[in-house]
Order: sequence, then C-alpha cells, then structure tokens
Amino acid sequence: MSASPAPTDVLVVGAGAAGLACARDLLAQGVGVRLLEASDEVGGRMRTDRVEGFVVDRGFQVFNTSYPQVRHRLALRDLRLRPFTPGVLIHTDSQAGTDSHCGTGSHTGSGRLRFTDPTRRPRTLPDLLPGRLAGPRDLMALGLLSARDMLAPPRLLKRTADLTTRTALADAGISDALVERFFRPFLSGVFLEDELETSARVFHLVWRSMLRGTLCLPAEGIGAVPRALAAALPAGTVRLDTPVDRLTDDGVLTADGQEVPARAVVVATGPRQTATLLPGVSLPAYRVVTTYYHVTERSPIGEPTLLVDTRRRFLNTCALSDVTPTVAPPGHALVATSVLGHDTEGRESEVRAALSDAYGTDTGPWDLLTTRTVEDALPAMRPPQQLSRTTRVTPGRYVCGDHRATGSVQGALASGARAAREVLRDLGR
Ligand SMILES: Cc1cc2nc3c(=O)[nH]c(=O)nc-3n(C[C@H](O)[C@H](O)[C@H](O)COP(=O)(O)OP(=O)(O)OC[C@H]3O[C@@H](n4cnc5c(N)ncnc54)[C@H](O)[C@@H]3O)c2cc1C
Repeated sequence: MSASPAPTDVLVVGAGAAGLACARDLLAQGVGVRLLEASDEVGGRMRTDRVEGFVVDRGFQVFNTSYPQVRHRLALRDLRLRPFTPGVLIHTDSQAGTDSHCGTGSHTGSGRLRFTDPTRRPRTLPDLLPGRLAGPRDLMALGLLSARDMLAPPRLLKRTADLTTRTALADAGISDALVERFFRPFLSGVFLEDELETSARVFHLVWRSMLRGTLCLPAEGIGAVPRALAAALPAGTVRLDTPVDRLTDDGVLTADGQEVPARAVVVATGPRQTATLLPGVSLPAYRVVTTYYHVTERSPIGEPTLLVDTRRRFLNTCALSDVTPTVAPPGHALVATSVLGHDTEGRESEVRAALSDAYGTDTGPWDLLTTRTVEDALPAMRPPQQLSRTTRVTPGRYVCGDHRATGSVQGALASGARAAREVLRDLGR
C-alpha cells in the first residue's frame, strides 16, 4: 500500500454532472476538494466519444437552456449550442386531418405531422384549425395547461397533486386521441418509459422548461457540458483513472490500494456504484435505453428536428448532423435513433424498417456505426416523487446524483449543489 497523501477536506467520488457541481460549490466556499473519477474523462452519462471520425454521445440526449442550474453554472455561448427546430415531427400511419380532430399540427406529407408552439413558429398559426393534430377542445386544454406551466412559479408546480402524467393530462382535459398521437410518443423519449407513469410534478416542470427554453446540442456533443463544468475547477482538482473501491473510516480506498483521507466523502458515482459504496442507501429503479447510430450519405430529412412515432417502434430519431454538422465528416450524415431497453437480436433490423417508413426512404444501405446501451440511463420517477432528497447518509458521508432529485442534468446538478450545502453545514462553514 502506498503512503497516504495529506488529508483533504472533502473527497467527491465521481465526476459526472452531480460530482462536478458539488466540487465547484465547495471550492467556492474555500473548502479543499479532490474529485476522484474512475474513467479517463469527466462526464459520466454525458460523455461524448469519437468513433471513426464521428462524434457520438453515450446515448442520444438533448440540452435544455432553461434549466435553472444550467443557466446558473454555464456560459451557454461557450458551448456553441445548435438548436433543434421548435416542436417535433410525429410519424403517424394515418393522413393528417382525415381521421381526427386533433392540432397545433401541420401536415408535412409522408404521414408526418408537426407539433409545435405557434408562438415560436407563427407560420403554423393557420394550422390551429380544427381537423389537424388537435381539435378546438384539445387546443383549449393544451393552451391552459401550457400557460399555467409556463407562467406559474415553480414552487406551485412542485406542490400540485402528484399523480401520473397520464392522469394529469386527462384531468387537464386532453383527449386520449391527443395523448396517443403526441404526448405518449413524445414523452416516452423524455422519461424513457411509455406508460406515462412518471410523476405529474416532474412532467409539469419538464413541460415548463421546454416551453421556456430551447432544445439544442453543443457543437462538440453533450460531453462539452461536463467539460465546461470541469474547466471551472482549479487545475489538479480532478484525478482521472482513479476508481474508488470502498469507503473507510477516514476517507476512501482506491482500486490501486491507496488510502485517501478526508473529513467528508461525497459519493456521486451513479446508482450502480452507489449501491456498492454505500449499501443501504435507497435507490430507484432505472430505465434502460439503447441508441443506434447510423451513417448515410445524405440526411433523410434535411432539418434539425426530432421525429417520434405514434406506433412507438422507436422513442425518437434525429439526423444529428443536421443539428450539429461537425458530428459527421463531410459527405456523411449521422442519424441517432433510441429505443427502450436492450439491443436484442434482430432489434436493429426492426428499427431500420421503422426508419424507412418514418423517413420515407430506403434505409437498407445505411451503415450501423455503433450502438450504445445505457443500463442506468434515467431513474424511474413514479409518483409520489420527491423532487429533492437529503444527501446526508451519516455525518461525513453524503450521496448525490440524479437519483436524489430528478433524472436530468438539472436534477444531477441540483443534487450536487444540495450535497455541497449539507457538507458545508456539517463542517460548520
Ligand atoms: C441516453 C440518455 C439520455 C438522456 N437524456 C437526457 C436529456 O435529454 N436531458 C437531460 O437533462 N438529461 C438526460 N439524461 C440524464 C442525464 O444525463 C443524467 O441525469 C446525468 O448525466 C446524471 O449525472 P450524475 O452525475 O448523477 O451521474 P453520472 O453521469 O452517472 O456520473 C457518475 C460518475 O461517477 C463515476 N464513477 C462511478 N463509479 C466510480 C468509482 N467507484 N470511483 C470513481 N468514480 C466512479 C462514473 O465514471 C461517472 O463519471 C440522459 C441520460 C442518458 C444516459
């Protein structure tokens, strides 16, 4: 065993969004912090890799500019954000306007409808006529729901009765037809579950953030976000390639047998490693998601938009290179398509067939670049969902991460911030 280094005030274990935020807030108060990260790069679930010249996130995700923690911590301009077209395209089997009185939607051909906020795309105003995606009643209900979620103070939304999203939508007067045509396909890609069983409180907060913010991606992939968080820390704070094996009475023991002493330890490792390092801490179930990255010569859609499927054969698909052209070498387009669960045998072929249908093009010649399955992608957030849980396990031991708040970068950062506050209180700072 090697010699022990000098004690530091606080060790943070795990350099995902939560650990990075926690370290930053502690350092800002003059506390000595070291951040130990198991892998060779910061970011955890928000990492980005290079694969054969393409920029690939570890599972498709989007960045929302209106999250309070994001606005508080990041200089958005430095991230070189590229926006998605507001709203989403919905692939339906039926032709728009012929089978439903359901629209803030416009028909785009090939069984695709556009669902968007007309205040952002005034050209879609004429589509607010009955017979499109939503009829007058749904439009009225949707307008009231959206106005409330956008304008009410967040503390009121956090106090609404905690039902499932499905019940909340029904209570708001949204018809089953609009739920099945828009909310279910779209939200399944947001919450990574397709029963709309996620807490209504979480739904209202996420809906608010979508109405108020812009969905976008950094030009260098989602990994630019944790890299920017890490860049705000003093040099030498983060130690990469340092997996922690276990917590000791005086600090931690790393996998290479080094004892690192500290007055307090914050475990920010994601759920799986938290269960090992802090047995007994209650953890939610997690959602599994798989993203297929396909390469083709030309974009199948020519627009930076999310496309969802009413038959839910996939969660969402997007020509990433239309959003951030730098993710693909010249002459290539990169398409990301996510599905719930694992990459089982034959699944990619099924997805490819569904994509042919949805994009209206032959996907046979597309190359599969890589497949990313994330076992612990997002916590299940069933009601009653606590939006923020204490991070203190015992005095001197803390735990943070999206599982202590909500499954999002906002939740992870907020839980890191809470851990820092609780550590500071216990250290008497
Ligand atoms: C496919 C996918 C899509 C998503 N979509 C969105 C989205 O659209 N919008 C959104 O806001 N959020 C989204 N999320 C969620 C968001 O990415 C996470 O909530 C957030 O990144 C969690 O951060 P964290 O710090 O809690 O945990 P993690 O990112 O899991 O970080 C944990 C860190 O701890 C390290 N570690 C683990 N064990 C050890 C150990 N023993 N010693 C040292 N270090 C260790 C890991 O290497 C990792 O770096 C998505 C997530 C996935 C996977």
